[in-house]
Amino acid sequence: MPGLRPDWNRGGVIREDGAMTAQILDGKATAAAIKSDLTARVAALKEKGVTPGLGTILVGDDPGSQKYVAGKHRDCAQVGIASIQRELPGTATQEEIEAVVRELNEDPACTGYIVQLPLPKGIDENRVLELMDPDKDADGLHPMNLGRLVLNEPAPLPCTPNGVLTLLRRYGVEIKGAEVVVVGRGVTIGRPMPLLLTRRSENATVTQCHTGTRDLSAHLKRADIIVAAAGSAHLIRAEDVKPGAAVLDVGVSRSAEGKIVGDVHPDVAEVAGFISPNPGGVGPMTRAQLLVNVVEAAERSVG
Ligand SMILES: Nc1nc2c(c(=O)[nH]1)N[C@@H](CN(C=O)c1ccc(C(=O)N[C@@H](CCC(=O)O)C(=O)O)cc1)CN2
Repeated sequence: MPGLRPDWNRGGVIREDGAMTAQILDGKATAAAIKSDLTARVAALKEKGVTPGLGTILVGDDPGSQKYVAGKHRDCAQVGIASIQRELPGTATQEEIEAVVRELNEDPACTGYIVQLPLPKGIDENRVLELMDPDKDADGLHPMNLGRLVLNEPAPLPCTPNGVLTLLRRYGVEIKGAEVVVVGRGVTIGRPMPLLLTRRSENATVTQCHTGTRDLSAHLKRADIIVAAAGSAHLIRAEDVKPGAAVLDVGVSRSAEGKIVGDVHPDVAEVAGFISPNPGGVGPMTRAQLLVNVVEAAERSVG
């Protein structure tokens, strides 16, 4: 960044006016680099006669989910992965959704797929996920793949947690031995994030906080790394953050105008050493890691 020089002691940068500000963990740029690498790998697969194909199942008309799924298919087009899109109305029954899952399980053009979450109220999400062919699970959220992760066996890694890890590594944030606080316990990030961080290869110490946590602030103040995935607008305030900490803003709330509001208050940038913007941070990384899972599965299929 022109005019900015890094303060290597805490990872932040000093602005032209002399004030400290956090170094941006740029998810958009990092995702672009990953996609560029994948483009070459997809071309190599095609030379061997294999075209990876990502399927998506979108149920209902939630504007956020529609945007995310559209982004996933845009990314596919960029790297040469084929797209298979299935959309059902918000009134679809459990049986209708499961029929589409069975169809994609059988479709040879679909080498991996996802069910966009959340599903509408009244649908048994776990039953839908369990019905997926675990070998086609591009999200790493099938119970068998989550179980493999627990058992330290090879498995597709859940996209958002893996995106968080990739961003931290790319910017040289020390994970080994770090005190990490994960805020949230949802299936896409909160639950699997600690599983990834506590593998021997990462060796972080993780505290998981949630709505039942008595003193969130006390936990946050000790953290070297905060992964905020609560979906609670501006929950993380500057006074809760240790100077120099890395703060990853995953949570999404919407303002009255439909704009994204993250879990992290903008003032945190004045205290943190590293911060991921929202949008432009973990979101694009989630999409990039999804493509990584699709390409890796296709590569495994050719040995
Ligand atoms: N099956 C899944 N469902 C959901 C997952 C998931 O990993 N698998 N995670 C979230 C949503 N998500 C993935 O689908 C997701 C979130 C955000 C983005 C993204 O690109 N965000 C952009 C902003 C887009 C906008 O303007 O709204 C950004 O952050 O820059 C992509 C995917 C829940 N469901």
